[in-house]
Amino acid sequence: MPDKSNPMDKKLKQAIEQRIVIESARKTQVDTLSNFAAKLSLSCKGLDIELDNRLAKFRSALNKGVSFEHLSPLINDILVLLKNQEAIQLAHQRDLRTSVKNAGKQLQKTNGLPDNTRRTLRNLLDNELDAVQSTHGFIPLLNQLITIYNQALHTKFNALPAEQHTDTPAIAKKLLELAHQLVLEDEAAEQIQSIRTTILQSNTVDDLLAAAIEIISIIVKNINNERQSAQSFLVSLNKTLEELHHSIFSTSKHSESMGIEFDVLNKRIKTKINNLNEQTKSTTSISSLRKLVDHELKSLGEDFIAKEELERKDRKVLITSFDKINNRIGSLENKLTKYKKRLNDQRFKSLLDSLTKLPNRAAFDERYNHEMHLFNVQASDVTLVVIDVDYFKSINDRFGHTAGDITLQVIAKALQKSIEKTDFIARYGGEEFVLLMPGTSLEHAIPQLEKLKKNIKKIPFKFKDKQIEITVSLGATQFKQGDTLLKAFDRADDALYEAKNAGRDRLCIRK
Ligand SMILES: Nc1nc2c(ncn2[C@@H]2O[C@H](COP(=O)(O)OP(=O)(O)OP(=O)(O)O)[C@@H](O)[C@H]2O)c(=O)[nH]1
Repeated sequence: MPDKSNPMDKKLKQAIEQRIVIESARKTQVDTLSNFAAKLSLSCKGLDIELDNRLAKFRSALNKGVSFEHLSPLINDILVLLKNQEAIQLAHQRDLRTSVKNAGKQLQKTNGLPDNTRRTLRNLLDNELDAVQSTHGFIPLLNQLITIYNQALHTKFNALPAEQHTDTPAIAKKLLELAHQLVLEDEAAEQIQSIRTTILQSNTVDDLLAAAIEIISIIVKNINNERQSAQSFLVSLNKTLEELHHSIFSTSKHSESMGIEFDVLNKRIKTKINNLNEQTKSTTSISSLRKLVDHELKSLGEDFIAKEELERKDRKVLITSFDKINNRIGSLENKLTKYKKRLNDQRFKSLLDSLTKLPNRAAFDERYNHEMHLFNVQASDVTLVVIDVDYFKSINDRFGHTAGDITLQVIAKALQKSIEKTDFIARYGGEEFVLLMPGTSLEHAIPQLEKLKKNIKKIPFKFKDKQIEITVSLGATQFKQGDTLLKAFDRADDALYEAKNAGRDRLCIRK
């Protein structure tokens, strides 16, 4: 059926349909544009707050279907901001290139990098770096660089001296302390000294483990020696006592048998004299009397000689036996003296710090106890001082542990020289010393301590051709009524803490 509708209506209908098509096309375009703008703005997000704001406005305007005329100023603003961003990005890129290049060059100087890694690094710096066009392009390069850095750190770590390893200083320190504390003599002392040197120079955990095992074996050997020496002394003592017992027993047995022989002889002599008496009475002629006397005297003479011989033998046996006993006792006494000396030496040595030769903490504890006891009995003045070397760690770090050890020895000597005869100084541990000043009040101690502090500061230390000034901080207190060992020490320690906090190289006191 033909279309009977009005041509105007028709045109209108067509126009409406076209309009719908255009509208929908525009909507699709706007949607695509909004999507694109949203994506773009999200990828730029975070670069610049201002840009973020403009892009957010732009997205919302697009969504609302704002006309192009209204969008135009927004777009212009965004363009200006984007241009700024571009300049900023370029500057960043330049900076990034320079720092990557510098870091890489620094890395090239590291010793011990594997050849492969070194080649990769050279290629990265000479070619790949120049080819990078965007900031994002740096990311894979930076990744590579970080990997190489890791390898370099690993290599470097393994090559570091043991005391600088992050997980080895504690072991090395413990070992050194242990080696310090070992009180051994002669050969063992030399062995320990050489192990100490090994520890100081070692750069691997393996070296430290080997040193630890050596130290343990020396300790075990020395314990065995000590035990053997004690055992040999006891065995010798036992043997001497046995011999003594045996000698006394055999001497008394001998004396017993000698006694019987003497008795027999004496009886014989007595009988003979009696006989002689009786016979003399009954004899009638001189000649028979002479005969009788001759005979009996001869027989008596023989008996006397036998008696004399018996006595001589007896004396000889006794003298030999006493000589033997004497010798035994003499050698036992010798052993006893040596053993006593050994024990005394051990005790003396175990109270001495092997590095500084000052009394050690054990010796200090003993003396401190004694002084506190005296104070509680007679309440005289006693000043207690804790002295700590300032920034000592940096001496070790800059000049090595051996330089640190020497520093401690020199300081110990200077401290010893700076105190009175009646004072008592000890190495408390590490770089800390303690001083007891019996009979000195805190007030009187102050000028002495200030002088001591100056004496240390004046020592002309020189390491690696560098003149170094070393200072100490001091905390002092005086014993007071009601003090315990801990209370007094804590007060001195608090004063030291205050001296450290106030800048070091000073004396602080706590009353
Ligand atoms: N060479 C050597 N160093 C030791 C010895 N005993 C302890 N040390 C070191 O002494 C250092 C003490 O360092 P810290 O306790 O940090 O004190 P410091 O560096 O002196 O700093 P302040 O006390 O705060 O002034 C540590 O590095 C120890 O390893 C030793 O017998 N010989």
